[in-house]
Amino acid sequence: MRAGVIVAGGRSTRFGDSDKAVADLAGTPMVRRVADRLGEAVDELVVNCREDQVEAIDTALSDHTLEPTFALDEDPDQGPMAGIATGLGAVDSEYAAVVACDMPFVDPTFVDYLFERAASHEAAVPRPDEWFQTTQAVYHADAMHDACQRALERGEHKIVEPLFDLEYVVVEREDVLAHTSLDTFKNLNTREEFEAAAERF
Ligand SMILES: Nc1nc2c(ncn2[C@@H]2O[C@H](COP(=O)(O)OP(=O)(O)OP(=O)(O)O)[C@@H](O)[C@H]2O)c(=O)[nH]1
Ligand SMILES: [Mg+2]
Repeated sequence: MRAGVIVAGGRSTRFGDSDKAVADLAGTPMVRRVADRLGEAVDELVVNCREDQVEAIDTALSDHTLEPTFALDEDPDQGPMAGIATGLGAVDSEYAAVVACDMPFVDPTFVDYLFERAASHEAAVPRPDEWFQTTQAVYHADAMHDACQRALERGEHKIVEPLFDLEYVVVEREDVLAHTSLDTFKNLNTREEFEAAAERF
């Protein structure tokens, strides 16, 4: 059993006065595109967001075959890493692929590969350039959940912080490019980025 966790609890400030998670992207809410693609690689889906987002996201995901469940931030606005912890705390599977709600080109075959790389480790995290792609990575759900909690208890909100408390595999650029293109990590933040991306569907 493999889980997918979609992290969607951000405020979309660069996007404007509406939630980018459910914003229309070439006729489909962005979070639905992520759920459909990630759903090809997993057996269960959990969406992390705030309470006030549930109605709109639930509508966007209606009739999804995996019947996504919600893991709500008790304490909102604590950053993506807190959202990852909340989402991972709600999965039934041993391993989970975490994907941000703003990565509509996420490649399910690459997610499959990340699950393979994570096996018998606590995480597989891509590093296609100088940055770790922690919001498109596979984690041992309990191990990462606990590492996030420990980081938050230290007052640390940086998204890479829990990694240094885990036994993790780095998926280097060469391995990324052997399995997918860098589009899988493309995240959309502004209206301009939405408009440019919409032309590609
Ligand atoms: N649960 C939770 N998720 C978050 C939080 N901040 C960001 N995220 C999520 O993390 C991912 C990447 O974050 P950003 O691209 O910065 O999204 P954002 O914060 O909504 O947008 P900006 O306000 O423009 O930074 C997205 O999937 C967000 O939904 C947070 O405080 N809590
Ligand atoms: Mg942000």
